[in-house]
Amino acid sequence: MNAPIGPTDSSLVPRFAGPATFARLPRIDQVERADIAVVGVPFDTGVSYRPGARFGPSSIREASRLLRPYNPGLDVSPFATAQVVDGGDIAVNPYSVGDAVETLDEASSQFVRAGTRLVTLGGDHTIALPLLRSLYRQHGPIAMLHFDAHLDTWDTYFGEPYTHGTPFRRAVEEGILDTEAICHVGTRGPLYGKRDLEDDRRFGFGIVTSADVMRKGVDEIADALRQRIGDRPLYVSVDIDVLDPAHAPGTGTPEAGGLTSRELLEILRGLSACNLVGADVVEVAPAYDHAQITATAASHVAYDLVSLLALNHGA
Ligand SMILES: N=C(N)NCCCC(=O)O
Ligand SMILES: [Zn+2]
Ligand SMILES: [Zn+2]
Repeated sequence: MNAPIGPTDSSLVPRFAGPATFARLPRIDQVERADIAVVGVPFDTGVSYRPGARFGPSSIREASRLLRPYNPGLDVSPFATAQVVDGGDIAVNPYSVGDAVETLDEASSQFVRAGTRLVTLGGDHTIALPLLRSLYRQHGPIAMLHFDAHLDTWDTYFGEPYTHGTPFRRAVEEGILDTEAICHVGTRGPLYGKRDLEDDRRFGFGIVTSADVMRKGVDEIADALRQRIGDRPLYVSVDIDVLDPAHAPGTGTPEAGGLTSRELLEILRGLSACNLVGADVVEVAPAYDHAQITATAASHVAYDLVSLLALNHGA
């Protein structure tokens, strides 16, 4: 097989020149095969508070110009290990959540069937449900680590089942998650009532709160998560609001007391032995960002997720 086509060399072409693909990677139409694709889903019709995550993918791509090809945290050159591409944006209906969910499921399924693993840039958290549906059809029930300030297992908003606060209740109801191996990480902040936690526990979720991460430290947390997941097919969903607003102000529903970007990246790196089959980074809303703080964090998180997939691809 031909060696992967890598990103544009930033020592030959200034990294601030030209249109931004993720990490300056080739577009999918410029390669013959794609092992891993970073795709955008510019969709925020599912939000309950501040809108603007539809501009997340372009802001993350812009901030990703500075990424370099070797990842010392995981000792891997992801773009040399696998053919990684920018798969462009999946254009979904901004006026109909139901239609958007269908379209995204179909588009994701095409990648899954072709054997291309996705790191999806949101968009709001609604998009995790169709992404999980498409993976379930390929792999069966999926283990999931959900990095988020929020549970996102609420039932409905205004009677609507598909919103950014409800994807994982739907996923459990549909049987597409492996409920032996699902866990939230980084939760905090006020809830509607104690019942939220009782429901969530009944669905099978474990909870590692933001305070747990602070008290126990990243190594102990990553060890415990790895044990819970084993070698099951794993999806990692990262709502950027898992980070403290100091590390990620550009998001729609910020909560005080969150993870640092260092903690998040280190926990992710602790998952290198896991069988990652897909991932997302959602809820980046650049209108509330400053100096690309949030987009920079998101671009590094996406880079580490790509690196985990590349390690898996090489294995
Ligand atoms: N998924 C995110 N970011 N937020 C969910 C918040 C739901 C609420 O407004 O209660
Ligand atoms: Zn959230
Ligand atoms: Zn969320």
